[in-house]
Amino acid sequence: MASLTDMDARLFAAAEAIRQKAYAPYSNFAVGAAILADDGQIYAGCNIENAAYPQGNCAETSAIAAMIAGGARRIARIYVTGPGAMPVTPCGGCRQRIREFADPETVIISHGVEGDPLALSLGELLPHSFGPDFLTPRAS
Ligand SMILES: O=c1ccn([C@H]2C[C@H](O)[C@@H](CO)O2)c(=O)[nH]1
Ligand SMILES: [Zn+2]
Repeated sequence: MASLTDMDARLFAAAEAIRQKAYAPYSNFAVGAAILADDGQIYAGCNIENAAYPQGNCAETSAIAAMIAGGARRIARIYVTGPGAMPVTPCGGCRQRIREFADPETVIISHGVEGDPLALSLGELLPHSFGPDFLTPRAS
């Protein structure tokens, strides 16, 4: 398991601040995510649910959208916070979305705020993953 850094306190604060803005009237499960991007900026997002349930966005997806809109392209670290004591780990779809902009070594911190944070690498959360490198144009 990866260890926590001083930056993680800032990422936790950013994730918690935006979690208060989550729109989650159906699950009542408010989630915040904060990305440290390779430009040194923090980009945050919350979950946004919808009456047509499958159309909801996860917090991680919202944070990636903020990062791209802000002009950054790589995730250096990402922190996810949610209710309860169990670490709020990204769903499968978000692991793949994170994969697009991160490396297997990139650390993802999952935190149910009544419990302890859990720091894992993307490679641990999404082993043997498919990514953009598979689609690099080749000669054959
Ligand atoms: O890592 C996670 C897990 C869940 N959710 C959201 C999706 C849905 O709105 C609610 C309940 O699953 O929490 C996230 O945003 N991120
Ligand atoms: Zn998700």
